[in-house]
Amino acid sequence: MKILSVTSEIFPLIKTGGLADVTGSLPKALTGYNCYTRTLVPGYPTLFAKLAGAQRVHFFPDLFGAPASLLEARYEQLDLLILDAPALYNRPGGPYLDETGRDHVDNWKRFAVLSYVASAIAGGLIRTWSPDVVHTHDWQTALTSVYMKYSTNARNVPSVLTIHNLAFQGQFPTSVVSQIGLPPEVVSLDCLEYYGDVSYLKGGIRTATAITTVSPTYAREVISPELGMGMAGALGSRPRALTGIVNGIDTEIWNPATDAHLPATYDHKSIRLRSRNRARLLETFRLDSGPGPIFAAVTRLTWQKGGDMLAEVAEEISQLGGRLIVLGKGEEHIETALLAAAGRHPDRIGVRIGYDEATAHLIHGGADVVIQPSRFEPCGLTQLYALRYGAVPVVSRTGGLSETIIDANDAAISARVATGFQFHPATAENLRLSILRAFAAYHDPKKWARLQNQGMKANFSWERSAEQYAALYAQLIPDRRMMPIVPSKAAE
Ligand SMILES: Nc1ncnc2c1ncn2[C@@H]1O[C@H](COP(=O)(O)OP(=O)(O)O[C@H]2O[C@H](CO)[C@@H](O)[C@H](O)[C@H]2O)[C@@H](O)[C@H]1O
Repeated sequence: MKILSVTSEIFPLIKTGGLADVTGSLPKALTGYNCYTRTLVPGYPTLFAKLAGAQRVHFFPDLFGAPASLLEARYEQLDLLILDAPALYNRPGGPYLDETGRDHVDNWKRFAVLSYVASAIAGGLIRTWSPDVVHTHDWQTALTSVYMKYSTNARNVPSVLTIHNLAFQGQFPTSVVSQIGLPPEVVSLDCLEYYGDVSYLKGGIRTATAITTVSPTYAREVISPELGMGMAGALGSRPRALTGIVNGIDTEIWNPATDAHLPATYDHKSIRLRSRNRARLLETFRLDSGPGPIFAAVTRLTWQKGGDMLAEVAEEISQLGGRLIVLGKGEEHIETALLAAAGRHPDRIGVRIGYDEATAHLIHGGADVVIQPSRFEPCGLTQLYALRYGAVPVVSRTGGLSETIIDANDAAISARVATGFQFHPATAENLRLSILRAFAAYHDPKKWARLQNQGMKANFSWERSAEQYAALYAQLIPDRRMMPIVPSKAAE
């Protein structure tokens, strides 16, 4: 099967969060199920800085007001189509924010054009290659299926929309519609109209052939009033189209046995070698090197991720003889609170405001506990990286966190299945209680070793989930429906 994946970010070329991890690793896993993916991404300057030898496959003399090219290139195992539209993407800042941290003012256009080009590819723009299925991700590419629906050269290609985070909805005034080549009737309740505005995500929810979320639990949560974020009705109206497929992780990139970012590589049999990473981690954050567990978080510092709760428990972790390390950036008041805590206990609390892939790996390879107190979490990847690296996760029981971590209650410990600590609901007080449980377990070396060992043995590679995506794609293509999904040689 030929899949066109459409995304605003892809690891290792451009990443702001978990979306890039998924779009960068799923295509590799899918090859094991006879699915061959080409990924359409915007031509950001950071992307071109890493790529060489891109070839033009199509030229648009006037793509919504400016010339643009569609290029193709390979990067490691990724087969890329790049929309080189300098008027939209060649500028300072990140994929979504300008240099001052504000949304690019024309995001409504930047991602509409990307989606338009994806629909054109689905319609046969590239003569030598047309997809059997189009797979879009989040609001930035959700308009693709809207364009496909209203396109004159549609080939009836089925589409899958994956929702990685319902909180980001691509909401703009209705006036943008006349400027992005869509007919006025899309501003209706059964398409883009959303509380007097338009929402690109809602357009995708209404028009994609299938919708997935990144865990089965989140698929149930998004149709509830609490976590539906205003989309519960739209999603609830398509119950047969909506499923959840839990994310996998790239086990080559996140492998403690080969990770070049670690001073000492290890596996579950040589876990004692972690102590060298622990020492390097404490040194990096200039923390006191005495005994006691290291708690850590690698996260966006936002309300969703419970960044404020980290600041609330920092003092107590330090008083109980632990260390707290936080790597992240986000809301200013959370950054300020964490930095203030670090200022009061510079030898016990280390905070780095920023984004740094190498330090993220070192944290997973050296910390004892990884905390993720999310108020909602569609899937979550850091807890999966933590498991693989022998750091014990402390997580709130929501979304993907609830189904990927098994709480260390007495029964689960004796059954040798426990992998971490869960709390519910996500409050600072409940987080504090879980941290006390983690301290107690840490001081029981046998129990701790068992938790680490069980976590490291848990399998969150992509295989099972890639198979589910492949089965979903096949189900959407009429003449493939009856064919079994068998792993190809590459997966064996
Ligand atoms: N300061 C920093 N420095 C270095 N690395 C950092 C970092 N801050 C975050 N990261 C990295 O960014 C990624 C974050 O992924 P998550 O899945 O935890 O959350 P995110 O909310 O971005 O993703 C959304 O999409 C993903 C993918 O579907 C879902 O798992 C998730 O629930 C959903 O919210 C991880 O790879 C993490 O290591």
